[in-house]
This record gives sequence, C-alpha cells and structure tokens, in this order.
Amino acid sequence: MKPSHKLLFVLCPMLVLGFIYYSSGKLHMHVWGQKPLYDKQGFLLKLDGQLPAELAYKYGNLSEGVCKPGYAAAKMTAIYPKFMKPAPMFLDRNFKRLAKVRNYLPPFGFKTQERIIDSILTATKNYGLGEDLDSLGCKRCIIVGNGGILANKSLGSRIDDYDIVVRLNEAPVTGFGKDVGTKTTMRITYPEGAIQKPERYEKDSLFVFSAFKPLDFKWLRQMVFKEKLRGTEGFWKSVARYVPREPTEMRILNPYFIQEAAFQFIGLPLNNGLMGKGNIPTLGTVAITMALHNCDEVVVAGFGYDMNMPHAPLHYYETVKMSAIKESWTHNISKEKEFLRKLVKANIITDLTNGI
Ligand SMILES: CC(=O)N[C@H]1[C@H]([C@H](O)[C@H](O)CO)O[C@](OP(=O)(O)OC[C@H]2O[C@@H](n3ccc(N)nc3=O)[C@H](O)[C@@H]2O)(C(=O)O)C[C@@H]1O
Ligand SMILES: CC(=O)N[C@@H]1[C@@H](O)[C@H](O[C@@H]2O[C@H](CO)[C@H](O)[C@H](O)[C@H]2O)[C@@H](CO)O[C@H]1O
Repeated sequence: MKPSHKLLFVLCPMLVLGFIYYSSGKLHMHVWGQKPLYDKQGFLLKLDGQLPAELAYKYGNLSEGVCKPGYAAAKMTAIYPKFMKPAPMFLDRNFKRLAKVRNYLPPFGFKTQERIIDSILTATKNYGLGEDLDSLGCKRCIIVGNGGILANKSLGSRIDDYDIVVRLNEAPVTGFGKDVGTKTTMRITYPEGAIQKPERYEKDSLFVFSAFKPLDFKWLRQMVFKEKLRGTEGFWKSVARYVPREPTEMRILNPYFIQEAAFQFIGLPLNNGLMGKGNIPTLGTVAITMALHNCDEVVVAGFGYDMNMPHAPLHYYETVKMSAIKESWTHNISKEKEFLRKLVKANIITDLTNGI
C-alpha cells in the first residue's frame, strides 16, 4: 500500500469518529465516559440560577429592580438551546402562515378552523395588547394562578405593580383585592372556564380565548357577534352565554403555547397530535409559556398543586379541596411540576408564593 493510502486509511476512521463525538455533544447524546449535559426534554441538567458570563455583562450594570430587556428569553436559551423566541401572543390576520400550528387540530393548532377564525378576526380588528403596552421597551408580566396559596399573603399591591397582569378562568378579583390585586390586563379562558355572570367581568381587560376543541371556536363566534348561544351539548360543563366585552377587546391565544408546553417543555405524549389522556398542560403553564416568548421578565403567584396537603383549598376563592385535581385525566400534574421547577431553579421565573 502506498504511504498516502495508508495515511488516508488512518485518517478516515479518525474523522468519522471525531464527527460522531462532536455531533453527540450537539445532539445531547450520552457518550460513554462523558456525563450528559442535557435531560430528555433538552434542558441543561445543572441548573444553578447563575447568569452566564455574557448575560452577567449585559445586565450587570442595571440597578436592582430595573426591567431587564430580553432577560427571560436569554435565560431560557441558556438552559434550553432549542428555544426560539418569536411566537406572537395572539392570532392575527396572517395566522395561516404560522407553520408550527397550521397542521395540528385544536388544541395544538387551528387546522380545520381557518374560516371561522378569519371571520372572528375580521370583527375583533385588534391583535395586540394595545398601543401603550405594545410600545413598552421592557415588559414585566405576572401570571396569577388560581391556587389557594394566594390567600392571606397580601400580595395584591405587588401584583398590581406589573405592566401585564394575566388572570385565568373565573378567578375573581372583587372582594379579593388585598391578596390578588385589582388590575387585569388579560384573562385567558375557554368556554367552560369563562366567568358566567356578566357583572363579574372587570372593565378594561382583554378577553383572551384559548381553544381546546373545534366547538370552542363556534362558541367564541357567538360571543363575539353577540348571538344567542346555540348547541351547548358537547361542552363538558355549563358555559358562559354572554361575554360583556366588545369584539375589539377579544383575542385568540396562539395555540402554539399549548403545543410547545405539552410536547417540548413537559414531554407529554403526542397521541398523534390529538388531545388525550394526560397530554394537556394546565392553563397556567400555557400562560407562562406565552410569557416566556412575549415578556422580558416573568413572575408568577398562586401556583402549586400540593399532593401532601389533600385537604388544603385548591383555589383562593372557594372551598374545593386540593385532592380534586386528582380527578383530572387531561393533566399530568407531576410532570408539569418538574418543568415549572426547572424554570424556578434556573431563575427564569420568580415564584412569589413559593408553591412550585
Ligand atoms: C374540574 C376541572 O377540570 N378543573 C380545571 C379547571 C376548571 O376547568 C376551571 O376552574 C373552570 O371551572 O381549570 C384549570 O385550572 P384552574 O382554573 O383551576 O386554575 C388556573 C391555573 O392556576 C394554576 N393552579 C391552580 C390551582 C392550584 N392549586 N395550583 C395551580 O398551579 C394552574 O396552572 C391552573 O391552570 C385549567 O384550565 O388549567 C385546571 C383544572 O383541572
Ligand atoms: C373532549 C372534552 O370535552 N374533554 C373534556 C376535557 O376537556 C375536560 O378537561 C378540562 O379541559 C379544559 C379545556 O376544555 C381544561 O384544559 C381543564 O383544565 C381540563 O380539566 C374534562 C374535565 O373533567 O372533561 C372532558 O370530558
């Protein structure tokens, strides 16, 4: 064999081995002798909440308490390299271009619902948060979960300090201001979760709709166009018959946040892309996912299902017990908690009530 051939003979396998070693690192594969850096979901295993050097440099000079532009997304990318920030909060007239959601049925996308969404969006005419909030250079958001842990903590005025206060389902404000605040920028909900008494809707808040099944869009159309509600069979619980909001105050939440939370962040079963047993994130986790893409800083309060306290109140506004969540077949509370704990541990979100 010629010396040059011999050299090639040695070099080729070395190149191949080198390539495999390199890509295994990139693909987060476990190589013998090398400890894995990332978990199954793609999150860094070693989470210590410390800022990577480049972020420490970027944010180091800002004084305490000042909003840090891009902070949540930058920290998220540091522990989850696959994170891609752009994902609009709400659907707008260009929604059909959203590649990640157009091939999934609700709740993971909008396939089959394009026409009804088009007609709803023609009436709502607005697709953002409103001029003032949209033009803010740095947005601090708080997601208020409905957990009983909020009771008697007097966090109301701290909650009201955020630029964007997100509330969920039918969680009341009136009578609970001291603990949960009085400001509501948006309330995210679905037909069965929506406030049923028109007088309980707070003024100046966006009604943000999150769809779980095709029937939900039909309901929304009737609410937007103020039609008499028809066809209530198919809902799993009684639903609101009238939503006292102008169409211009209504939005459709981008279903990408349900998809990403379920399949990428928590690792729930794909089930052929259909809603099934244990593959739906709770609405609060969907809201946190939305905030990671659209807020500069993300804070939460009122989160935590504590299975060691089965008799503790599930919600801050009623006496239903914590153990009631066990009946839910759609959620996987323990897997979801694993994900939320990663966010807290890495300091991506701050949990004011320490329930996560
Ligand atoms: C019977 C049932 O299906 N209950 C579900 C209820 C119910 O549909 C509504 O209250 C409307 O009646 O809605 C849910 O959620 P729910 O409306 O209870 O609460 C909103 C979000 O707050 C967080 N949470 C709540 C209680 C608690 N002890 N710890 C928490 O962390 C969760 O993130 C939760 O999403 C939902 O939509 O997700 C989740 C619940 O599973
Ligand atoms: C297809 C269908 O309507 N399924 C219902 C689920 O959506 C519903 O779960 C509930 O679905 C909601 C959305 O509609 C929320 O995700 C809520 O957290 C979750 O508990 C359960 C409640 O026990 O009943 C089934 O028949």
